[in-house]
Amino acid sequence: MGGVVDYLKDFRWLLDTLDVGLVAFIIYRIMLLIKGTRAVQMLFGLAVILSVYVGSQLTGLYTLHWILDNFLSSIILVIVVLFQEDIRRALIHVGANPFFADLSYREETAVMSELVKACVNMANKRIGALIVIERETGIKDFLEVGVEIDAKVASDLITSIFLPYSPIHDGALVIQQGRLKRAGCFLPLSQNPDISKTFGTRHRAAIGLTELVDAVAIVVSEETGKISVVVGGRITRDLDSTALTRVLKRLLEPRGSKKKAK
Ligand SMILES: Nc1ncnc2c1ncn2[C@@H]1O[C@H](COP(=O)(O)OP(=O)(O)OP(=O)(O)O)[C@@H](O)[C@H]1O
Repeated sequence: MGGVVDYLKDFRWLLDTLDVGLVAFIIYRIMLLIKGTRAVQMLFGLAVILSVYVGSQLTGLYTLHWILDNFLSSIILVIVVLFQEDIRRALIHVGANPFFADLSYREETAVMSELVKACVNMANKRIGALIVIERETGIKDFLEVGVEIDAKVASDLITSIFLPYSPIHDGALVIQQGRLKRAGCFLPLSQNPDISKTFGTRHRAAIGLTELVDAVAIVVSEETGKISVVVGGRITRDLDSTALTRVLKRLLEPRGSKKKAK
């Protein structure tokens, strides 16, 4: 063991590179995880307090410095309390793609085909729909109202949720970890002035949410019967069943997935 440590010491530069690389990667993953959540504002608030602390030390504002010194001495506790939800989420999600985290290859394929079937069916019947699929970044903070459901992804259930006389047909249906989790959720509308005037609020809601987080939104237009996929605020329109399957596979399959059909 000692021999290995001595040997590695000869490659200090390699260890330093690895060290810096790992820390950069961890910070990047943390940023990705909290991007678009309230944790970003809290982090910003903490950064402001830290700057005031350093400023008070440099300028000799002793009372302010003393107060902040006492506050910051329990910073670990403050961070754990403030970010408890994010920390819990991070630990659950380490090394996993939330959408398909616990699903086998066969289950993934079934979820995808049920989704496509539902969208094509609704498009043919001109039933308007908005389905949001959470990926790495949590979207909970952006969902207003809505009803919790927690059900298997099934084409008939999705269609019946969006039937005009269903009490939860308005708003978005949310899929998290391969399950239907909430329906009737209202999303932030995009404020982008460049969006075509032909898009109404359903499409604007899909664009608005995906501008903030990495979720994928599927929109079925009630007016035209066309299916669109929105990701990163960009919309791909007029998809048929084959194109929709291809796009969803590309966007939702865990990167570098090694799952094989069982
Ligand atoms: N903020 C929102 N979040 C989620 N869904 C919304 C939101 N605002 C409106 N919707 C949904 O969009 C529906 C209205 O769609 P509207 O006709 O305005 O949009 P559209 O983009 O033209 O869609 P379509 O092509 O289906 O008509 C509402 O009934 C509601 O279900």
